[in-house]
Amino acid sequence: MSLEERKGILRFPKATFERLKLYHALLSQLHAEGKSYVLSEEIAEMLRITPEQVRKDFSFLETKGKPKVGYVIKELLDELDELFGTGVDENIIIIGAGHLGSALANYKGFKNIGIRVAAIFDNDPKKIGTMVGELMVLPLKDLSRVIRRFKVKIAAICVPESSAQQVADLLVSHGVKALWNFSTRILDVPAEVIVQNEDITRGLLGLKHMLAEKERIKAEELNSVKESSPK
Ligand SMILES: NC(=O)c1ccc[n+]([C@@H]2O[C@H](COP(=O)([O-])OP(=O)(O)OC[C@H]3O[C@@H](n4cnc5c(N)ncnc54)[C@H](O)[C@@H]3O)[C@@H](O)[C@H]2O)c1
Repeated sequence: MSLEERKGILRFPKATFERLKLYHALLSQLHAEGKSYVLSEEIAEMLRITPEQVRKDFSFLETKGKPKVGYVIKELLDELDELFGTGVDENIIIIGAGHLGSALANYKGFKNIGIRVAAIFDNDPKKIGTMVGELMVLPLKDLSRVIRRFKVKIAAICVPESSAQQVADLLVSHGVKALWNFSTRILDVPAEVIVQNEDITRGLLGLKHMLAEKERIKAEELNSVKESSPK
């Protein structure tokens, strides 16, 4: 069981919660394409999982599917929107106006999930005062004012590993409740602070492993065909 499940701040098993995010993305796409109903088999095929898994995950939701017709996409989407709070606007801040911080600040997709980047900060005097998209890079001394003014609860940490803990401490001391940590540093924060670690290399490691496994299985199959064929 994950720490979030144990703390009771996650209503579902963590793996289900992760898949619900994928369903949300897929259903948004289908809705935008004008589709009204979807079968668990269709979702399963598109996400490469089993229909049983989809039905099990959806059993945690209020929305129920109908035999042969499937689920009403809009109903599912509304329930997931409420679950993820996409309709509730939340201001976040970004610390570190480097490559990643700037890319996040410029990302237009956050508004679709009710997130607004209120400000971006850096400690490099050469970056402070420059523009990242529509935002001016602010010095850390403005942190307290911005957090109060925009009621910021979430901060993205986009600084090098060596500065991440210091930045986390600073954010927590200013009352930030949730850290979206892009550095590889495992942060030491009070138990009540929520941390989401994002490590894009982990996804790639998974892909590398699966690719190697696929190639191994294929090679084994080829070998067994060779061995069983008449000489
Ligand atoms: N660039 C990517 O694609 C990428 C992808 C995944 C993870 N990351 C991780 O994200 C973090 C940032 O990566 P990047 O490529 O944007 O680095 P970067 O060097 O381009 O930017 C880091 C920024 O943080 C600022 N900074 C350093 N210490 C600070 C402090 N104490 N307070 C405020 N600002 C501070 C620097 O001045 C700089 O502007 C790193 O931990 C990196 O490992 C980056």
